[in-house]
Amino acid sequence: MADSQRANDVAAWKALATHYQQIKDVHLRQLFADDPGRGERLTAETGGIYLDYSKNRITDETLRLLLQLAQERGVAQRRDAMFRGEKINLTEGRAVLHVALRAPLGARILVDGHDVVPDVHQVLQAMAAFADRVRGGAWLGHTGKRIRNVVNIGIGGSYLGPEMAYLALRPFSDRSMTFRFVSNVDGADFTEATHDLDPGETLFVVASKTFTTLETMTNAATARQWLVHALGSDAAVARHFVALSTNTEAVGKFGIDTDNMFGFWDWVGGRYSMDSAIGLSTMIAIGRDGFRDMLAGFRAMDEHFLTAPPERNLPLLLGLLTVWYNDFFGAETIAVLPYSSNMRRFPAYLQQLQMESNGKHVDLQGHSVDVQTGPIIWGEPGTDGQHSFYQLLHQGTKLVPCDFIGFCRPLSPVAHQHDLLMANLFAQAEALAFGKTAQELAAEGSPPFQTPFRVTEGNRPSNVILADELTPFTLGALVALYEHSVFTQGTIWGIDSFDQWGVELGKVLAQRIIPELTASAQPALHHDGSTNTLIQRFRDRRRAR
Ligand SMILES: O=P(O)(O)OC[C@H]1O[C@](O)(CO)[C@@H](O)[C@@H]1O
Repeated sequence: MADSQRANDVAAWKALATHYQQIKDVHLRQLFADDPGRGERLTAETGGIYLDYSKNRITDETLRLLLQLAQERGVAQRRDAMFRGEKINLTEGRAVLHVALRAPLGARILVDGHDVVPDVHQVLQAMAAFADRVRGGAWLGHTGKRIRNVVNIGIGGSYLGPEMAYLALRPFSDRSMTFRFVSNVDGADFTEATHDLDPGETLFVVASKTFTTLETMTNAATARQWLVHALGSDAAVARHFVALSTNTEAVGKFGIDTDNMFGFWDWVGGRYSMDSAIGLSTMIAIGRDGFRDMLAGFRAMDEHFLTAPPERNLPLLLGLLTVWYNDFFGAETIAVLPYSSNMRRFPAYLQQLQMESNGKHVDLQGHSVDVQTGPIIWGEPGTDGQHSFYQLLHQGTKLVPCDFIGFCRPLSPVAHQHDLLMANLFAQAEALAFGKTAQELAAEGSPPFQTPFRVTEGNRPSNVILADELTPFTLGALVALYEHSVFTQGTIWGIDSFDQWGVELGKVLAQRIIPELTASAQPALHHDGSTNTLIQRFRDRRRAR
């Protein structure tokens, strides 16, 4: 990719714009009628993850042009640069090496001439030794009780991955232990997470890359007070707090013994960190072997992304399809619909991964982009979503491409319900694609006055990701699939998918407003008229009952 070239300057983008005009009114019914083999052909598979992308509004020509776009935008070169440890996060001058977190011992990845792989494995070993002690009852609390509760305190990437993974992998976790997650600075979050816990049996895992994040530091201080008050001694902190961070100094200042700190590095982005030390709660839940399997899943997808031919490369295809709808069809959102109750936080996890990475308005040269960048990600598990928002997916006026995610084998012992669950997934993808016409309805005896309301146009695209079983390995592979899809999109758009400057302004303004809310004397308010009035109303009424 020529450095200054813009996404829509390259030949493939222009060809796709023309091609879109030819294909935009072609129905998926037609595409399947013309090409009955596409349901088998437009698929790709690796490590037990099967992607059926045949229900997309594409032809072989679309695919050819999308793959050409990837080539012209230098996706493979940038991918290789990322895996080599080059500083592709330009605005922060950092390498982007979440792939090093799952590199096998013996691999060599250099950052500023230093091989980071042994460091990764050293931390993994320390995490495993600690997880063993907690799980085995060798790590005791201050009063000599065994740890039975683990509370992860963190937000954003220091929370969404751990909570999502814990819920996803519940069948593999130690069910005698309780795991909770506190993220919100709303005190209710802490209260709800701890109200029924015995402090003597509770371990707080304070997860923060920077160890400066307002929400996490506030909740950690509250946790500390709660614990010290209950156990009657500051000395209890050493047995009940561990830290996951890159900031040793701040961890020490907080009063956590830095021997009980598990580190990582600035080349791990927060939203790419669930397989770093940030995964300690996951490792305590599923054990060192489960965590190792999860890393193996990540690694399998990394290797696939690196080596699979473009036309069979799952993350590349998923990323290119996202660009296709986002930039050519003008679709603003993507619905992520896991048919798995255990995967219920996966859409929230992907929101940060995708939207914090690709919600950018300037390119790598600092110029305003003139194409649409990251889509809005949302979703809920099926079948729940079907009884909520699917009406709009089927008959609304907006195009919402969907990612359905399902598993061939259930892990729940209530296995007989799994066929019902999966029947719904297949049915929804089918209904979205093919719909039901007025003629079909009439033939079925629909009363004529109802027919227009009952017509479902179809031609609504989806991917179906069908994995064998929701194991740690599968989860790792699925997360890596989306990580590399996000990377692919960001490279096509020419943006920095690894910074997050947009979240800073709100943080700065909140710091200014905090004393205006807490001051007992009336502060002078110098905001806009709306903000001043809101602050004043809050001050006047917060103590009123
Ligand atoms: O792990 P930390 O440093 O507490 O940051 C938490 C989250 O805050 C953010 O910086 C956004 O505010 C995310 O990128 C990050 O995952």
